[in-house]
Amino acid sequence: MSLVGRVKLLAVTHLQAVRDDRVLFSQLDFSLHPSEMLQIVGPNGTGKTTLLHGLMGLAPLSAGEIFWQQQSIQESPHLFRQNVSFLGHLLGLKMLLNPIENLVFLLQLRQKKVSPNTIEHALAKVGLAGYEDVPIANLSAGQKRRVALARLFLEQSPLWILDEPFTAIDLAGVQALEGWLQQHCQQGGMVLLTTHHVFTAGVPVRQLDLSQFAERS
Ligand SMILES: Nc1ncnc2c1ncn2[C@@H]1O[C@H](COP(=O)(O)OP(=O)(O)OP(=O)(O)O)[C@@H](O)[C@H]1O
Repeated sequence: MSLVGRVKLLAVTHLQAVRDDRVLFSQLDFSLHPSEMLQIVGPNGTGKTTLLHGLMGLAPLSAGEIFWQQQSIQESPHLFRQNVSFLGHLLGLKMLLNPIENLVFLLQLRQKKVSPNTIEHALAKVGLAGYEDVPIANLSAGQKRRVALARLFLEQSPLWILDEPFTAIDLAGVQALEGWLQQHCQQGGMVLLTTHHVFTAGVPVRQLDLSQFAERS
């Protein structure tokens, strides 16, 4: 399904994050338009994960505003949450359930009904055909991440926020994932991600170096 026509805009202004009395970043401004991919880069400990958690309401930000479709997400968090798929370091998968059961459960949390066929198709797309019945505990690290990635195709959110999505993914998978990110943007979607991965030349990705917003002493 094309996402064109229902894509929205993300904008952040004057964001600041403080941890243990240390200002990680401040006066951070950026925006994301339809069809754009923005890669947050910076050395370990700069605050990339903190930024994504702050956007998702999973960690406090000490200053700044976040707007989705010109509306403050602090004031209207539901509109934002309905339109974003977040994939963090913790994949949020239940170890005793199989991939299909996990995805059904995660989609139910978002009040999304998807047929078993569609879920199987998404699992096949991420290379997990034949693993539909295997408990997550018995999958490899890369396979677990692939299950989490399958959620992106099922939720159909315009905005994907991804924290180190290439972790544990093999070479062929990295190439496939680059393609999925590109395809999402070509369909009018948006991707905001942190990764130390170097994209293949030609992949249209804008970079934002978070260390440029570190407090200077
Ligand atoms: N809950 C917390 N309490 C205290 N300090 C924290 C907390 N979460 C993160 N930090 C600190 O904030 C800093 C930024 O952490 P963060 O995980 O955002 O960095 P990052 O840029 O994502 O790093 P990496 O590239 O290693 O993934 C680190 O120094 C970390 O120790």
